[in-house]
Amino acid sequence: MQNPAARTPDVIAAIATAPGRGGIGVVRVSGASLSEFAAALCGRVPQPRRAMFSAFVDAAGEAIDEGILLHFPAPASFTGEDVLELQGHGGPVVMQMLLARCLELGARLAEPGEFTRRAFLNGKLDLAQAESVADLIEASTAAAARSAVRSLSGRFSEEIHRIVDALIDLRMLVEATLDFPEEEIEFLERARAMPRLEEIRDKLESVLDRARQGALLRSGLNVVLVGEPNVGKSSLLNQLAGEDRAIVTDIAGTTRDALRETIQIEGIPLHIIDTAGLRETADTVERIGIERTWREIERADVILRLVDASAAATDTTPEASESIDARLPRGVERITVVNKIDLAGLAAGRIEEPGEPGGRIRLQVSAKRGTGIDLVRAELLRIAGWHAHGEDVILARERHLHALRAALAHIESAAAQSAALELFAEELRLAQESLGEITGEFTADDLLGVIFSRFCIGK
Ligand SMILES: Nc1nc2c(c(=O)[nH]1)N(C=O)[C@@H](CNc1ccc(C(=O)N[C@@H](CCC(=O)O)C(=O)O)cc1)CN2
Ligand SMILES: Nc1nc2c(ncn2[C@@H]2O[C@H](COP(=O)(O)OP(=O)(O)OP(=O)(O)O)[C@@H](O)[C@H]2O)c(=O)[nH]1
Ligand SMILES: [Mg+2]
Repeated sequence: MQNPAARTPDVIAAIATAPGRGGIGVVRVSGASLSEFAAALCGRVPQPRRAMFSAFVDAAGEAIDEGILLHFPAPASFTGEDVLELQGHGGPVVMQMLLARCLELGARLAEPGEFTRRAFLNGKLDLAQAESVADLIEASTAAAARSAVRSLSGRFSEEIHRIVDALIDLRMLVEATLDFPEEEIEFLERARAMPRLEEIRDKLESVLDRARQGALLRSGLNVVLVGEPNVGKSSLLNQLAGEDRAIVTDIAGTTRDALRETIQIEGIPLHIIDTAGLRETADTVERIGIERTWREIERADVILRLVDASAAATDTTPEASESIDARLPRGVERITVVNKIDLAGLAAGRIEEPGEPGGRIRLQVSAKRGTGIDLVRAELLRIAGWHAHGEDVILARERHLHALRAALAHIESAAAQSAALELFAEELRLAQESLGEITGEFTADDLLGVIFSRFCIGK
């Protein structure tokens, strides 16, 4: 990596608090040396890391706002550079004026994530920690937030470091022996190379499992409610959401547009999507709604296929119903929800139909009365594969899962290469490199660009 200081000499500024009105608003500035900057803004140089009440003045010496100024001299700051915080009144206009004043004093607007990027480049955070800053801000459930803050404090990175250390130890042993080919096999036994490799693999598998759970916690699942008009999709959405989100009537074709409602079950965000009932129709608006239903189906992780249990079913024929089923995508989890059991005299329950590969699940519920809804929740959790206990979950991103899987594949190749020490060593090296991508030891600049550009401005 290049010298970061040489690449980031300019002063950056941004409003760090959320847009809109608030009690307090913060403009954050980071750069090489900001004492003069502070003096120009406040008329005096603040003491390091001491809250100073002061007016923030414009070029003519007129107050723009009065507030608290904080100066964190480098390197003891969030970014590792000099940081100034202007804590003013949280109105959008006054914040813009403070920001404009900072630009006038020589700062430029920070790019999204640029403060955190500098913190990473200056070694304040590793890449996994930097990502967890954004994940914490974006967390949509308390469980996700807890997991993000654990990663921010370095727990995920520490686990990766421990595995990397074990790999390095093993590599050193192996490479020390490479010059003595006649001892190879004997060496592997003496050094207990295989049991060590297995230990590493076990640790990696555990991390990967918990990271998979975390990925679930991060982004959740798209659950799409699908069926003919009037089968009770909107009623089921309302039951799952616990409030009347969607319009329910006995008119077939009530729902026109797809409606998305995020709920959580045991901390897992589930995006429930209510859709327009599927049928042949001459109504233009309804037809567009049905096209949207199919688009939602393409993005589904789980399809809840609703059918009407009552004899007075829908105005679609069994053939039409079968043609819907035939069009549903294969690879996606699908559950049949038999609704309106109250009209059919059926009991709530879960029925596993044999025959089909994996078995097809049928849940009997009444969305109107709320019977069997807990079965739907339990089934969604089961499909999500949720089994972790809060504390151990790692709020991983797809990028992390990819690196963990790659590392695991190299460990497995190493295990298969025990007869050829050089290949064994090479696989260990590749595994280490994959893990290094997580913490940012081996990471290309363009990847950093992608990661930090997804942050919000001022972070
Ligand atoms: N007002 C304010 N609140 C904030 C932030 C901030 O920048 N400003 N943060 C921004 O995201 C978060 C806190 N993160 C921070 C991380 C490191 C340092 C810091 O000064 N680090 C120094 C000194 C460490 C110490 O004294 O122990 C360092 O790392 O050397 C400050 C804030 C959340 N709350
Ligand atoms: N008896 C009974 N009626 C139900 C049940 N679930 C839904 N209904 C009724 O069925 C009718 C249609 O329900 P909706 O939830 O609007 O059905 P939908 O599938 O969203 O219909 P569209 O939006 O037209 O596709 C309403 O009158 C509901 O009250 C149930 O479990 N039992
Ligand atoms: Mg509806």
